[in-house]
Amino acid sequence: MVNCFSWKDITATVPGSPPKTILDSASGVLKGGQMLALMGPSGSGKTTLLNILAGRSAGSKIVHEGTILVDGFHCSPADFRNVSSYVEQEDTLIGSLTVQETLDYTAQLAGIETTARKEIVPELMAAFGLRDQANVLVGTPFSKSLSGGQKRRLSTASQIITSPHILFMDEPTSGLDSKASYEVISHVKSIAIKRNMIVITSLHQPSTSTFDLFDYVTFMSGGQTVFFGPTTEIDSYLSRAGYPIPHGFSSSEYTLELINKDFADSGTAVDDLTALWRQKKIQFDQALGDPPSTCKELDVGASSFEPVSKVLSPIRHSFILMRRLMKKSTRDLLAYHVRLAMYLGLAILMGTVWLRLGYDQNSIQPFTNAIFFSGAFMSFMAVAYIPSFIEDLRTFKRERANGLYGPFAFLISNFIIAVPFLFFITLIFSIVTYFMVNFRLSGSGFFTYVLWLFIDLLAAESLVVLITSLVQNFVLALALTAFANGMWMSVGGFLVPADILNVFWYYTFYWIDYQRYVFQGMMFNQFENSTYNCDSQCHCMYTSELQGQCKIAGKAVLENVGFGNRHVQQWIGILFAIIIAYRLGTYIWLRYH
Ligand SMILES: Nc1ncnc2c1ncn2[C@@H]1O[C@H](COP(=O)(O)OP(=O)(O)OP(=O)(O)O)[C@@H](O)[C@H]1O
Repeated sequence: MVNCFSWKDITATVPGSPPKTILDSASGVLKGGQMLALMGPSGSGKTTLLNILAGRSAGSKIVHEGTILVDGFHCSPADFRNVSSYVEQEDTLIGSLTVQETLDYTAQLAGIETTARKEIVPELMAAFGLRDQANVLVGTPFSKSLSGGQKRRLSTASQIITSPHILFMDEPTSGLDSKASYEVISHVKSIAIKRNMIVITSLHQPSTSTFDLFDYVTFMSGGQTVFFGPTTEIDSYLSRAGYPIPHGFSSSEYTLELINKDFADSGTAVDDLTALWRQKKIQFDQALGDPPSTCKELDVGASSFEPVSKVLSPIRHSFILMRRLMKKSTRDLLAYHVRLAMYLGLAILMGTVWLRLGYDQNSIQPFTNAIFFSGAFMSFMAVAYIPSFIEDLRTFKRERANGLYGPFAFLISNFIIAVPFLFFITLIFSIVTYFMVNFRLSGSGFFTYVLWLFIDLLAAESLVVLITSLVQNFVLALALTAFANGMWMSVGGFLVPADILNVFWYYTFYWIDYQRYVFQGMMFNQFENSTYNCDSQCHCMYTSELQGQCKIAGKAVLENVGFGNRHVQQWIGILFAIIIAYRLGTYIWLRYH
């Protein structure tokens, strides 16, 4: 249990000449069960202070210093993650899970035992006013279910389930009306009191009733502290400073207007109040000088709730994540059903365009084109996985930052759940295209076709996972994946034969082009054991040993496109090496970012 959280002289600057001060000597102290609101006009430094206190990155190029103590002691980042949780401004909930499932899976990932979980989940739903929505889906773009306020409450509840001793919330009421804002904060307050939890939240323009729920407030302006103290003292403090609150104004509303330098009529109020706070801060810092004794004097009751949790292995986490993903994949229209429909549509398009090709020489080029098209477009359409993976990635980042699990469990569960689905997609696509196009009629021919397309899709999806993890932005991931797949198509030896491909592409990307190995494998599958009729005058487009019978042996087609020998095992080996390299690259990147 954390009895006391204090920070002293937190200063943040962006180096340069001159350096830009973002936060100047912010200090504060809170006891267990207390709630603090960080308030100030836009750009006053609320988010920066919140992130520094939460042990998160303050922002690129920002350097900060100062002391942060938990019960009077410095805390390692890992220990701090174990005692704290952070509710981000954006809800990163999984739309296709119900309220109850969302909380239950988070509890499982946090290692809370089944019996304890069965008590905690209903208790939290009741505490956050979500009991009636227990079996309601959070909501996807196709089916809106929970309201904004309910989502915010669920996001907060799912951070609280891990029993943090200190909870950070970034503008938890943004986008909510005053009633919904009040509900969110009052639910948090009741839990904070019950569990002796410290809550620190940045806040914009709260209503009076919401503001009154906080025990402490710090007002900031331009990185300077204007006030830190009990919310009940702000009125008298301002009166003593010569700025009594006019009739009809609430204290938070008036203070915010007073300290907003963007308003021309703010006059010298900010400077006066900052100077006043500096004087008061000397006494305040003296009191903060020995936080352990300051905090020990406080009468803090024991937390009423300490869940039974244990540290889980990455394998155990992977199993829980797999169960959660399974549930999501059976419900998430965009992630799986739309993609399945898209591949089916593509298969029907291909099957009708290349409908029932005959086995004469005029069909050789269309067969080759059909093989190229199926491999290349299967890979290209893997971009449709980006929205769903981005959602998973956001959830992972949030849960990881709160110490639930790491990139190994995330990536392995994601891969294992994707495999059967990708196989199913490939099978459906192949059943339609193989027989409609009239590829070589044989069982082994069909299954070899399925195998190549399946590996193709595995590689394409691994590429999507790598690029999306690198850039973590939908539009960029889409553009880069489309570019990469366009490149693999161009340099794979079909559009420009390998022997005339320019040396740069030939000695670099040609050799690591997964689409090239798939194309070669599928070409051998079709042409190695099939024959084609020459024209009615026995003119043959390709010379082969069957010319005397007015036929072309498929092998002659392979030789013509420069495919000498068949090295299927080697190609499959290279493809799996590429898939492993993509996945490993993703792991290493996520591990360190
Ligand atoms: N990485 C950064 N590099 C340079 N300046 C930054 C950086 N991050 C924030 N700032 C600046 O620091 C100041 C404080 O930013 P911060 O986001 O903490 O304010 P805020 O009070 O949370 O604002 P808002 O309410 O608009 O979110 C702003 O002037 C902002 O432009």
